Amino acid sequence: MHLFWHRSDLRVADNLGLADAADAVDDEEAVVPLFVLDDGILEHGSPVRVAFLLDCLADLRAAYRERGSDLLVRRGDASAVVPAVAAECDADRVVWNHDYSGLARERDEAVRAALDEQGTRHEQFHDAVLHEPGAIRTNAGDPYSVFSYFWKKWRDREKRDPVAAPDGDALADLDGDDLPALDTLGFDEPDANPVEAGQASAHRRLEAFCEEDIYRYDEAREYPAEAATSRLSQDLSFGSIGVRTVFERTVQAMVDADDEPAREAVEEYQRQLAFREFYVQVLYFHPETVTENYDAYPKPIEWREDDAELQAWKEGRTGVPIVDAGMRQLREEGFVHNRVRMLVASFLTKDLLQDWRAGYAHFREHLVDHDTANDVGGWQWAASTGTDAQPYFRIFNPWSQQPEYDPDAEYVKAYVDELADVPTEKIHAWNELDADERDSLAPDYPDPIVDHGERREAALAMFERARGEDD
Ligand SMILES: Cc1cc2nc3c(=O)[nH]c(=O)nc-3n(C[C@H](O)[C@H](O)[C@H](O)COP(=O)(O)OP(=O)(O)OC[C@H]3O[C@@H](n4cnc5c(N)ncnc54)[C@H](O)[C@@H]3O)c2cc1C
Repeated sequence: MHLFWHRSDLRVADNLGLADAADAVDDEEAVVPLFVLDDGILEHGSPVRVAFLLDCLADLRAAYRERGSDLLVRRGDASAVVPAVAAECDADRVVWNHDYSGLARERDEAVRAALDEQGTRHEQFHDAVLHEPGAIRTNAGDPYSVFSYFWKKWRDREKRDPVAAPDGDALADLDGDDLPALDTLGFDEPDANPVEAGQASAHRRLEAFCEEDIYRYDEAREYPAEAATSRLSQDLSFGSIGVRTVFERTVQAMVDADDEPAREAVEEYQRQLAFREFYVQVLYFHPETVTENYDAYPKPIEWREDDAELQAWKEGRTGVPIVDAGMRQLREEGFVHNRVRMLVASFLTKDLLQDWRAGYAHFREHLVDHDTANDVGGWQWAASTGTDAQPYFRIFNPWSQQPEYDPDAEYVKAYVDELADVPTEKIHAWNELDADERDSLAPDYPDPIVDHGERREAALAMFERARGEDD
């Protein structure tokens, strides 16, 4: 028997480790699929993500049942559970796909050690990315810290094709385990309503996107009300779709493109897939950046602490409509549009002058697509502390970004009910209206909690002190 341990790869097709395990079994053997609800990992979970995980597991189990097999679902410490299940089902080999965060790598090391001690063979595959960390390096052999150079090599390198789902013959005929209820894992029902989980839904999203929106992606992706992005982030995070499958479909879209602008739009999308892998390799080589600034300023950055302002940001009550819309989208859907993620992150770090780690913690709690590498990468970029970060003196002005990227305030009105009937030009000028006018237009919506111009100056001074420029 071969035991296949699922982690962030909750699918049967285009799963390199699973395909290898299925290929390796002979007529007498079969693959036993396992998922471990690991307490050490659940500790970092949140209601919306654990609920989504359970939905993905139900979907994965259904895929195995369709093939005459089932999914084992066990709870506990993976370094105890994996060897125990291997022994229980007489598996002489355990296979899984790499996960690249520091926490996952520590866990894998412990599982490998326990399997070695038991004398069970094991093998791991690079599955979650098209090019594993370290595969793409500078000419001097170092990992890249600048995305644009990484991207050129990533783009030009040959990619693997997706692999098929295993045949039912290669899978063990077994009785799977029931999935636990959310509350037995210690989580409340989430408030957010994310997109539907599972392999078929992920494929539908990919197909719908590649038929149309991919050809306008390079421009439309900036406008949150357009909803013109692929919405695959949670599927890539939980692995309900394989990245080779996504990439292959974009190659087909490139072939089907009518003209050069359409091909450029497809390439812009592929560039985002490379961004994801860039951040994976940053985290792989710098696991400490989950908590530490990547770019160490000579002096500490003197972030402010102000619980009331932090709370207003979290609740979407800053009085800056596009920021509030983003923070409310986060709570309602477990998702925020990328342009708005950049804006809310900039607002927290450069207008409220608060530590990016407070924002990261909140995103980690509420984003269904939370992915350590991308989340840390995004936050450190916005806070000007990361690789390839935006320079500290480039500070988003929400009052100009809002009319530029949400000209009809469609996105704002979709999430900020108090402003639903307020004329668009008043929403864009909310900071310039006098308090009485604001009160008459939307009595329940707050005045801006900060003056952007003043806070911008304070942010510049804060970064200059951290750079030692006031000495
Ligand atoms: C502060 C901040 C936090 C973020 N946290 C996360 C996170 O936890 N998980 C996450 O997947 N993305 C994160 N992102 C990146 C990005 O916002 C999301 O990937 C994107 O909005 C997801 O929507 P989509 O699937 O429609 O993306 P699309 O635009 O359709 O892009 C396709 C895929 O490419 C990848 N991608 C796109 N943009 C980026 C990017 N800027 N960086 C890295 N990968 C990217 C994602 O896997 C995405 O699903 C964050 C960005 C910021 C600024």
